[in-house]
Amino acid sequence: MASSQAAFPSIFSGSSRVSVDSPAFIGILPSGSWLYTTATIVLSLLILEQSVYRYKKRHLPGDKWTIPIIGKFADSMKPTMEGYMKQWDSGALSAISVFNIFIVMASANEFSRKILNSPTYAEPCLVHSAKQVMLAENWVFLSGKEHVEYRRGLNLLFTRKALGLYLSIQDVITRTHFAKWLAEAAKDPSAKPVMMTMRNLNMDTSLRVFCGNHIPEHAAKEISEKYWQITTALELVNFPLALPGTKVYNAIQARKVAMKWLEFAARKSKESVAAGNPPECMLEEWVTILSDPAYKGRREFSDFEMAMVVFSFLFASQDAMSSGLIYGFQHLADHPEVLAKVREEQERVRGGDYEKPVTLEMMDEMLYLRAMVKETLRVKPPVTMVPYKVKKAFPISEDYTVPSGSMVIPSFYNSLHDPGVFPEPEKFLPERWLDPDSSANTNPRNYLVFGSGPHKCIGIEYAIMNTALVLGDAAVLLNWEHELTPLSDKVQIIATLFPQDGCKLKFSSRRHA
Ligand code: HEM
Repeated sequence: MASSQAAFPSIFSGSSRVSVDSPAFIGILPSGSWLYTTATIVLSLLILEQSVYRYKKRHLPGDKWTIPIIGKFADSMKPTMEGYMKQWDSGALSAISVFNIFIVMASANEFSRKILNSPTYAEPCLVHSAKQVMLAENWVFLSGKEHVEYRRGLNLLFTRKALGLYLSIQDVITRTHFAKWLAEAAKDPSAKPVMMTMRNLNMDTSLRVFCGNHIPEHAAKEISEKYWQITTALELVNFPLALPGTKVYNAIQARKVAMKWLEFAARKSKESVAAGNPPECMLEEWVTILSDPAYKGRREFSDFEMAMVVFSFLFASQDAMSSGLIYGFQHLADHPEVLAKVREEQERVRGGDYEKPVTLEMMDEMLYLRAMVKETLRVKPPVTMVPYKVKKAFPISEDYTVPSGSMVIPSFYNSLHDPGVFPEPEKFLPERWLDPDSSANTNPRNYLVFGSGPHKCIGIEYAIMNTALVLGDAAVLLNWEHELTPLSDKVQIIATLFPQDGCKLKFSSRRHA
């Protein structure tokens, strides 16, 4: 039997290429004009494409027909919250197709959690460009036992002892940036979008926490500026070839710059620890742990391997942390009653001394601030979904099995805005986290801000601590006014969520008597 195979372009991670067999009758068409034959083949393929889509979709909500070849490509180029919400609200599971990749969107908590906790059936595949940008050999692409073991070693970088070390660095960097913001505001006091302001603060903090002073000032600036190229390449769909001028090509160049300096920092960290110095950053903490003869997980990590780990942390955190910070400032400005309570707590815990470095013990006492951070991340979760790839037919519900090779995308938004768990879900109410018996606290499974299962965010405590520290420092050291625009409450999606107007703030010093 004659059979020809047509492979449509793969848009995600290279490994989910969908192949469809053309029907055998194409090979035995009666002789006719070339045009007639071509038209028949094309028509057959288009009919087949629709049949495959409908066969996979079965009873799931979603378009009855998919747009030939490209499917919902246009929508995925310019994603909007409204578009996603429409999709999520169409059903607990719903179907779409983009470039013949069959995608199942999960909006219900039960299904989102099931995907994240079923490593036998599904594994993260991130966006199409992730492997090109992060390098395919990066640990985050490991799966199963190998992933669990590698990650166990990295958990040591987020112990309470390590977090204490990072906190002091974060405090210093935050105050330095505030001083710069105030100096700029003194020159021009008008409100300005803080998108880049927050991204720069966050990148500077990350680089100093991860690499200490092993990265010179000019290199930190270069990495921070170039990192935007990486963010803009994180679209669900990219041009498949990383040709010069494409977003992915630019992102790869940016990664090369960052990796060069991260490798340098790894080498310097090894030298510093070998010279007997106590750890002053994450890389040095890691080298110190590895050189302890009592440490059971000892193994060699090359400079390059360490740099890749640090790069994975930058990659996973830069956009999410910046989004969290921007919405933190915006929520506090728009809810003066909450800001007043944050200030009252800060003043109490700091005992009126605003120069005193913040310690972990002080952070432990800032319960209202922590509740506020949890709430801002709930109302505007920086990461609303994570694409996973189905490794083998996945019986996700009693009446539906996701076909192997498809993509499943657990969404977090509906879980975080479930009115049964978070009454008045759109409202910013930190108080809902203060009562241990509240439905928010008794349903921790709904709090999917950081995912769930084996790939759950490794930096949760670090992320909450840094967001809290920046907002706590800001509450006592700064005043800020939010210039509301018609776009302030509208969301734009650039890898993570941001206010469409970039959040226009006007900073001034909060002088203490
Ligand atoms: C507000 C800030 C952050 C948010 C909202 C966030 C959210 C997430 C989410 C949703 C995932 C995927 C979880 C899953 O698939 O179940 C993830 C994974 C990850 N995050 Fe975060 N994250 C944040 C900050 C950070 C920070 C600060 C770091 C590191 C310092 C970090 C490192 C990682 C890594 C390495 C992974 C992949 C883990 C794995 O595959 O084992 N994240 N994060």
